[in-house]
Amino acid sequence: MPPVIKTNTYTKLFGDLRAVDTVSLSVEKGSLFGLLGQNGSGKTTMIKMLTGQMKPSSGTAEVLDIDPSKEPVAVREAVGIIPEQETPPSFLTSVEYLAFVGKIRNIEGIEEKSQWWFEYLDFGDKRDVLCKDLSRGTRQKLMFAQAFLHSPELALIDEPLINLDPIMQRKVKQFLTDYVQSGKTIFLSTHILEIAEEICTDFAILHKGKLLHTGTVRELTEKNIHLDDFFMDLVERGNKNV
Ligand SMILES: Nc1ncnc2c1ncn2[C@@H]1O[C@H](COP(=O)(O)OP(=O)(O)OP(=O)(O)O)[C@@H](O)[C@H]1O
Repeated sequence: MPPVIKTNTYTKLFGDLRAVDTVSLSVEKGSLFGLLGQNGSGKTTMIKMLTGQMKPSSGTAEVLDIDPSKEPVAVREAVGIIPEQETPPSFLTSVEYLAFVGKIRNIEGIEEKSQWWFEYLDFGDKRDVLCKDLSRGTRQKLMFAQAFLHSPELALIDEPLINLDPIMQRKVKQFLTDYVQSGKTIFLSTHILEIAEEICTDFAILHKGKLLHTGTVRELTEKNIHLDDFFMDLVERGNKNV
């Protein structure tokens, strides 16, 4: 089966800065793939390029067989996206925002689907509140719901858990785990290594734009190595080599 995401020497330059530097990676269907890295390591830039929000300086990518730099709209239609730190439009209520996404994405039964999310993430009491008046965590719940409303084959989600309380984090982690078990794929960017270790099947470590490692979480567990120790070690060695 072809990979769901494949990049080949994917590179993004901002002036002299190599934000993403010749990254070649593959993401298999059914994986919960964690893109890990320190602040500024290039994770968000990767997601922006893979979702057609930004063109690479060089290199290629295929996302669900679509080249995001040539067909940015097609890729965004196909996938679910939670952009980093993005908030829903201030002038719509929660329920209006989900209806709006439903319209753009041509989703049938949007009322019931929205209701499912309000109940699942326990924010039905905020359905008629303007997004500008929602707490950060509730906005994040809403962004989470909009990304999965059309049950995409692939969701690219940038730090989706950061503002959620522990109970909601647990629910979201369970949702993501079940989602990939149903054969769909998640590409998750995070620097919270405990979460990655708990739910990811596969991971890649980016450091100053370069790919330092890709592998499975199971390989580490079998060797009794914690992901955070592995990460620190690799980044320390990466720093010495720069
Ligand atoms: N539009 C831009 N113009 C110039 N530099 C940029 C731009 N976007 C990102 N960068 C730089 O590219 C590098 C990678 O940024 P990116 O946001 O991809 O990192 P990140 O791994 O997502 O970081 P964080 O975990 O802090 O969100 C950083 O040095 C950042 O300052």
